[in-house]
Amino acid sequence: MVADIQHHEPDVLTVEQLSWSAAGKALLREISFSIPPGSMLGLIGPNGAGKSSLLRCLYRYIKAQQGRILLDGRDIESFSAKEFARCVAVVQQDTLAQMDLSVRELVSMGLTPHKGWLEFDSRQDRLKVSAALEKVGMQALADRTFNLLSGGEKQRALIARAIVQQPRLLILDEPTNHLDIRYQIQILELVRSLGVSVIASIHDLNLASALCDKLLLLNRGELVARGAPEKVLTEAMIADVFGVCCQISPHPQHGKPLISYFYGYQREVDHGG
Ligand SMILES: Nc1ncnc2c1ncn2[C@@H]1O[C@H](COP(=O)(O)OP(=O)(O)OP(=O)(O)O)[C@@H](O)[C@H]1O
Repeated sequence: MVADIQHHEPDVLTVEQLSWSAAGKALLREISFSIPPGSMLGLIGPNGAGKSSLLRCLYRYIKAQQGRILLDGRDIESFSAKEFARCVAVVQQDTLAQMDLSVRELVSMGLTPHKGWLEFDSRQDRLKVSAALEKVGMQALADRTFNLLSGGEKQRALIARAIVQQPRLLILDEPTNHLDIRYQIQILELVRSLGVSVIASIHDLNLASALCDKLLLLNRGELVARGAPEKVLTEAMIADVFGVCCQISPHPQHGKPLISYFYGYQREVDHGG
């Protein structure tokens, strides 16, 4: 019998048995998963589940006590800061106040890891920055001061910077926070279309269902489900992890799980439970 040969490209990111504790508490427990090239992974879970902490481990802001994280098969600990910045772009919720930079200057910073010491922006660089600004609908605001933008505009500028960076892996911590519904959809569709491997924490389960290839469901620091949205987003799982009753039906447009939530939780709170 001829073996079934599959051309399987190696995963861009592999996380093996990652555990992280802080203040004497185990906050991430034996997390393992991988991201294939070009795939978009949604990280979901209730408040305090450990989503941001897991992402922080991935972009080396914190170091897990146990386990390994491999980028293209190589331990992320072995990358120099500049090498790592060439490969991994991060869009965080609360980016430090970006001084008095204009949007264009902020987006140009995405080119830095690819440049030599004191190398100036070329015409081609400027075109890359303009193209990224256009992609996120920010060209009209290019000369505005970043700090004075609205939350959604800031978010879009940071995504433009990540686009310019041309990373292997794009890490987004609640990228849709602050965005109106049109931009929530548009930005995630844009990120998806880049062909880059992406991991994004997303609170809106319907958005995660519609736009992610696979989902990781974290609860109290543990990975309780992973796989295609159909597999992860079940009525039982949502009741169990989020404590919310819902009904799941196929979305009328794309057929992925569409969650309709049931209301009426105030009485439980009134009665202390
Ligand atoms: N440095 C730290 N020291 C102690 N506890 C921490 C630290 N960082 C995070 N935690 C705790 O770890 C838990 C997970 O936090 P994390 O921010 O990762 O959750 P999250 O899933 O991103 O939550 P949210 O959806 O509310 O943003 C929380 O209980 C948080 O208080």
